[in-house]
Formats: sequence, structure tokens, C-alpha cells
Amino acid sequence: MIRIIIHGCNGKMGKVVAKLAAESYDFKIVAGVDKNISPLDFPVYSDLKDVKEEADVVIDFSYHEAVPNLVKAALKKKLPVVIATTGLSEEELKVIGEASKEIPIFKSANMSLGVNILINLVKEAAKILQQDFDIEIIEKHHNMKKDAPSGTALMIADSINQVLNDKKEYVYGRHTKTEQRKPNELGIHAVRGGTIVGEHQVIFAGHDEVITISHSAQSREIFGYGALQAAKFIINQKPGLYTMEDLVKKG
Ligand SMILES: NC(=O)c1ccc[n+]([C@@H]2O[C@H](COP(=O)([O-])OP(=O)(O)OC[C@H]3O[C@@H](n4cnc5c(N)ncnc54)[C@H](O)[C@@H]3O)[C@@H](O)[C@H]2O)c1
Ligand SMILES: O=C(O)C1=N[C@H](C(=O)O)CCC1
Repeated sequence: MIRIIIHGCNGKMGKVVAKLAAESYDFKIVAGVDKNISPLDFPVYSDLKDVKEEADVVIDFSYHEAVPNLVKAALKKKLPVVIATTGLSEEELKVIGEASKEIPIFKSANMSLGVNILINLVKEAAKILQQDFDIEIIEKHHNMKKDAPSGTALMIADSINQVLNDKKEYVYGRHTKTEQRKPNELGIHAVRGGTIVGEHQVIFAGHDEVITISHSAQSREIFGYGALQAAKFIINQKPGLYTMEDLVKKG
């Protein structure tokens, strides 16, 4: 049985992870951490460094500013971490990168299998269509989401740039633009409303034809399930920074 600490346990995703773990014999939530310390079925602390329970791994769905403190506490406890939180700054990413030299860290802006498959399809399409098609990404999420654009939209954009030798320049929305679109632009657009769980569309627009590759999350369970699989994977790894690609490759 894998013993888990949920960081961000009182949030929407923290509660989903706790529910999925309670339904499985493979996982046990031994403690939670949240700035809102409302009681749950396990002890809740306001800081990982104060957690007394023994654990194998931390799963984080919290807020980007909380991540450096979490990672530093995990480093002291020598605990592997699964980071699902998005909106991380360059500085926060640096803290994660440094810590991953000493503990295994799994980080993905999207824990669903489907988005990982979408990224592979988008990379292939971008390679083939790069000369004649403009690429734009539209993402849609619920009205409670704090960061924009989504971590997933940025991850998709980075994967496109990876196969196109960094030739794409990101344009966030177009309200400040008063000139024609340049071929090297990659537009990224965010929509927020209602209870939309998560939609990502990658549009390849050519002359008189459009190809759209899209993913629609129908529940938060897909992210929670993916995070639990990532936890199972990361506890057996050496120090390093791992992604969904590593998990999928392992099968
Ligand atoms: N990678 C993925 O697949 C995936 C999926 C869904 C959400 N997310 C990301 O996960 C994060 C959380 O999403 P959510 O919908 O659960 O948000 P939420 O706002 O419902 O929950 C966040 C929780 O973190 C807690 N928190 C905030 N600051 C904290 C701190 N300093 N220390 C401890 N706890 C703190 C809040 O009190 C809250 O309970 C967001 O960044 C979101 O984008 C990622
Ligand atoms: O609900 C959220 O917030 C989500 N955030 C992730 C992102 O920013 O890409 C993944 C989907 C859900």
C-alpha cells in the first residue's frame, strides 16, 4: 500500500484524489496539507514540514506560490513528489529543478492520458503542416481557475516548439495586436466560464481547410487517477525530473 500526503487536500482536486485513494486497496492517504486546515478523514496540517505521519510520496494540487515551500520540505524529508499545480513561475520551476537532483519529482500540467496522446498527435501534425498552416491553441476552463493560459496549453505549445526548433513566438490573445498575423506566431487563447472541467483545441488553419485536434476532460477523476498512477511510478525512481511521457513509456 502506497502512503500518500495530499498537498492542497481541501481543494477541488485534493478531494478527488482522496476519494479515489479511499476506493482503492493500493493507496492510503496518511495526511493532508492545506492553508485551509478544515478537518478531513486524515490529519490536516498547514505545512508539510509539520506532518508527523510516515509517507512514501506527496501529491500536490495547490497553488503555484506554495510549491517552493512544499519542495523544500519534501527535500528535507527525502520524499518523492508529484506536482500537478500549474501557473509556476520561472523562479518556482528553478526550485523544482534543483530539488530534483536529490529527490524524484514528477511534474505534469495535465495528468490525463488523453492529453498526453493529443500532444503526440499534435507534434506529428506540426512537423508535417509547419510550412503552410497557422497554429492556434484555445483552452476553456471553469470560472474558479486562477491561472491563464492553462498549464496544458503552455505544455502543448512547448511541445510544438520542441519539434519546430523553437521557431514559434507565442501570442497570448490578440487584443493588443493591430497588425496581420505572422507565420511564426502561435496564438494561445483562454476562455473561463461555469463548470467546464478542461477543453483544449489545437487548430491547424491552412488555405481553405482546417484541422482541429482536441481533448475534452469530462471529469476531474481523470486527473486524480493519473496523479495516483504517477505516485506509484515516482516512488521507484532515482532522483530526477519525470513527466507523463516517462510514465506512458514504462507502460
Ligand atoms: N496537472 C493536472 O492534471 C491538473 C488538473 C487539475 C488542476 N490542476 C492544477 O492544480 C491546482 C489546484 O487546482 P484545484 O482546482 O484543486 O484548485 P483549488 O483552488 O480548488 O484547490 C487548491 C487548494 O490548495 C490550497 N492552498 C493554496 N495555497 C496553499 C498553500 N500556500 N499551502 C497549502 N495549501 C494551499 C487551497 O487552500 C485549496 O484548498 C491548480 O494549479 C490547477 O491548475 C492540475
Ligand atoms: O482545473 C484546472 O485548473 C486544470 N488545470 C490544468 C491546466 O492548467 O492545464 C489541467 C486541467 C484542469
